[in-house]
Amino acid sequence: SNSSRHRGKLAPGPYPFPIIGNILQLGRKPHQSLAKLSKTYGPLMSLQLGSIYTVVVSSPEIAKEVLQKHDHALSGRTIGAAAQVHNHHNISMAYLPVGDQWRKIRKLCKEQMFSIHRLEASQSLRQEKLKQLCDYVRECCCVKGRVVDIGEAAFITSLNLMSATLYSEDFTSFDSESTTQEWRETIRGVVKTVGAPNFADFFPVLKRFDPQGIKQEAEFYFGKLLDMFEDVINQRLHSRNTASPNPPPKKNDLLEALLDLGEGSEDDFYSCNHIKHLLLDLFTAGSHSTSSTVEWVMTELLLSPTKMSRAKNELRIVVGENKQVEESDISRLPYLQAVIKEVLRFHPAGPLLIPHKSEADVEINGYTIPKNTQILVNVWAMGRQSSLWSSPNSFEPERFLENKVVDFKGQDFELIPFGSGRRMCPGLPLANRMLHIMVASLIQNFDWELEPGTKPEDVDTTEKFGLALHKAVPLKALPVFNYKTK
Ligand code: HEM
Repeated sequence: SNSSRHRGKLAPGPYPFPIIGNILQLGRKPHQSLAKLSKTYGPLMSLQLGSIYTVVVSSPEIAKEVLQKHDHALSGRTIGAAAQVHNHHNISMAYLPVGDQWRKIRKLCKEQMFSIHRLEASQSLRQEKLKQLCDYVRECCCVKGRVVDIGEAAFITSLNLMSATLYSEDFTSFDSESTTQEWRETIRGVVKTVGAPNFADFFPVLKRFDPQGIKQEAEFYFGKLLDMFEDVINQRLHSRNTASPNPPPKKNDLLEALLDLGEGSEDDFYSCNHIKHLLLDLFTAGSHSTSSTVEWVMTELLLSPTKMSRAKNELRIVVGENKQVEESDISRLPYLQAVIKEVLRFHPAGPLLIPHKSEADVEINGYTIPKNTQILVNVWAMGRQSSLWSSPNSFEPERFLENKVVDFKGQDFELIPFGSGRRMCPGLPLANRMLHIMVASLIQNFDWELEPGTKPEDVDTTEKFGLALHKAVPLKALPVFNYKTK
């Protein structure tokens, strides 16, 4: 497959060792190691990861070439062993190559789920889930000194906001009751197996042996989650088909729309099998990315009390003291928006996007990217370049008040936490609402303090690399009474 490589000059990069290539240079935090290497080898850099030839992009100019100018040829996916279980890669929006089937799923999501019309219609369902979050935190307030694990609370809330949006149901509650715990653990399992570096992906001879057991684990968690979604779908089919004198009102959600479209259609596309793989993709792509972003927002605000009060004041002035913040308020909260943008610059949940693959030879800046190259776009590195940002290593939401035009919707290549071009995150419109409204609810209703006994300088802000970039140490924060919690 690499026979075309001799045709052009390859991008520069560190010298590869035999067989392993540059794998050891990735270390435990690949986004950071790669950022460092690109300072030596430039914004388009070659690496040999075992048998996988990889290029790493670390500047907005090259990112634009890759994600905009050549996005047709460069929007394939490399598919690890974990994503191939239960035939997922042949059905999944996240892994299908750019083609008719993929386009059809993207279009469906855009129209049936993430359109303004649909999101407005499902807003009250999400408002209900935010109330549950606030009730939970209030309960923690009442038990003196009980800290909240912000990442976990945001994870549960993200799952609830998504299940409300996709199929109008509660997903999981804050208690540790076994069924809700099971949903959480299963989603975590899927996310973990897809995000874990698997040696078998880099060394084809190992594929059969599954040396780390990742494929086996993926088989289990994917299977379990697919079964759980199948139950959800069957329950809905059952209630749709039960003739009753007073049928319940029709639901206004993605699941209902898909089943309506599938009615009488022979198209495989609306089969239970396809719907459950779609739900799996949406939940695994959307939950940890959103909750870890919320955790970083709260961490940064707790470490900068003046910025925390500025955000709280804005809510007090714009929304008022006696009204709960709603999604429709977001556009009138410029400081909150700047805070979220700044976190997406500083701690992007997908520091290397999701790996792309070239479907043909492409030439960029005089270098050839041969067919079947894996492409990583290091948005983390771009967010921290001093040539692009002043004081890139400090958390300064104010920079986005001065420069209001830079946005993360895929047009400004220095800030692309959701990617850009045809493979860009389809969930952005929902993610955007969830992020703002979750943070706004947490800071409008509560004052927050660090876990008792913790000083700001003790807060560990190191990152843990996985499918989503997490805080290595969970943020535990103490909600305290304010006028609203009484
Ligand atoms: C803070 C929140 C989020 C961030 C930072 C984020 C970021 C990303 C990134 C970087 C990609 C890969 C783009 C590429 O390959 O070039 C992606 C893909 C994707 N995201 Fe998100 N995302 C978020 C939330 C969501 C939500 C809430 C959903 C769904 C409800 C979602 C669904 C997806 C799917 C299905 C894909 C794969 C699309 C494809 O391959 O065609 N994401 N996201």
